[in-house]
Amino acid sequence: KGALNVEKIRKDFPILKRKVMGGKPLVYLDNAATTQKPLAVIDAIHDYYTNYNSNIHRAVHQLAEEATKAYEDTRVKIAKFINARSTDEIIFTRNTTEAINLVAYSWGRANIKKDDRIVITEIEHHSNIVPWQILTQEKGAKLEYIGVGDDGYLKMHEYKKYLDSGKVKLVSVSHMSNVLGTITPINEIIKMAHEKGIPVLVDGAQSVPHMPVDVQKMDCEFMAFSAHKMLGPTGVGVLYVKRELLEKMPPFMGGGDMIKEVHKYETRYNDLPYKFEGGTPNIADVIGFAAAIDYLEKIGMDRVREHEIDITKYALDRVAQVKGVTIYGPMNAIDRGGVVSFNIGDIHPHDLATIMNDHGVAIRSGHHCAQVLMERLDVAATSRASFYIYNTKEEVDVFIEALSEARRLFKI
Ligand SMILES: Cc1ncc(COP(=O)(O)O)c(CNc2co[nH]c2=O)c1O
Repeated sequence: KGALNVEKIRKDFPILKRKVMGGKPLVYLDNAATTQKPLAVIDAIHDYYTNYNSNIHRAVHQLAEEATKAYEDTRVKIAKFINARSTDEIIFTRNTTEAINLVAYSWGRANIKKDDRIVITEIEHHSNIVPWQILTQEKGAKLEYIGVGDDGYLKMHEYKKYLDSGKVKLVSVSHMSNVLGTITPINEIIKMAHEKGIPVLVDGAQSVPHMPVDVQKMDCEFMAFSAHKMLGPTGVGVLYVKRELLEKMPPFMGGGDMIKEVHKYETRYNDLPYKFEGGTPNIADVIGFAAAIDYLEKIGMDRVREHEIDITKYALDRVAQVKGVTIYGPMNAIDRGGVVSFNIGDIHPHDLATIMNDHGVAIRSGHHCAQVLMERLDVAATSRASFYIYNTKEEVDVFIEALSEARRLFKI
């Protein structure tokens, strides 16, 4: 299929025509936080509210039929996108955070006992740390952290040590770090856990949008990701759970739609996956998500990944030439996603991001909801540029020019 036609892609994103800061072209490099939306996604949401807005699953009028079909079509598309065995294994949540919390409250509460161990890593996002802190504190269980080296790679010998304790009951790890960009050795992590009969949750928030992900090949028990990080709307996340585990899990949110029959003192729950989808869902944005999946499928995730390796390599090479810069994470673009976190001398990242913004460049500065990692790196915060399908090398050049200007301003 050849390389991405980025200029053609950019025409599908109205926001990229925006001027900011008194007429400068927007250079949007904050894709690890959230991505921009193609017109097809915006139109799909507008079309739903304009032509077939209705609640789903229960009414028998035509609007409800159309809305239900569109909503369930998204579930079919997602199951295919991540190669799940069945749509029954796809649960819609609000975001990755809720998906991970669902596992902690439903599977976790039923399976984690006193003195059990849950293994996570030092590179996790707070949404894959705090739910496990709450659960282990409640159960008198313990969190173990796989450390990360100065090179941005996980210390797998620590992982082996934890598994050898015989006390580990769950492993929950990011597939790709939203700070370092590190792509974790997830297949090895899962293989080692399965040798001990331990289930694995994969936080796919930064990997599903950026590379081909196949849950059957990976053989993970759980996977969580968000629509807004992959051209879709905010307010929609996905939890994938292997059917054999999902069937045994108690419900998370009680209410309408997740039931078959409710009596005064007992309820029969609905079939999978509806047992885990209580209340009126975010119908419009689930429908919008389908348009995002279609868009990515048309490009192909292999080409998305190739584009990001190419632009990340270019960015790494150019950032590394800026005097006084420290780059965090693997320097090999093959071992990381399109996320480049860095600091320049002692310029505070917020000051740096402000200067970048003066140049029309949108990057993120702060702890990136990864304060355990900031402690490990011994920094309060970093600046972070993150790329997607619509970013160009010319935009990286604008980014570098702004970095150099900041360095001159701060006399680094
Ligand atoms: C690895 C990872 N896990 C979980 C989440 C939570 O996703 P949410 O529930 O959709 O918010 C994020 C979001 N990361 C970021 C959100 O803003 N800046 C970020 O880096 C993430 O990067």
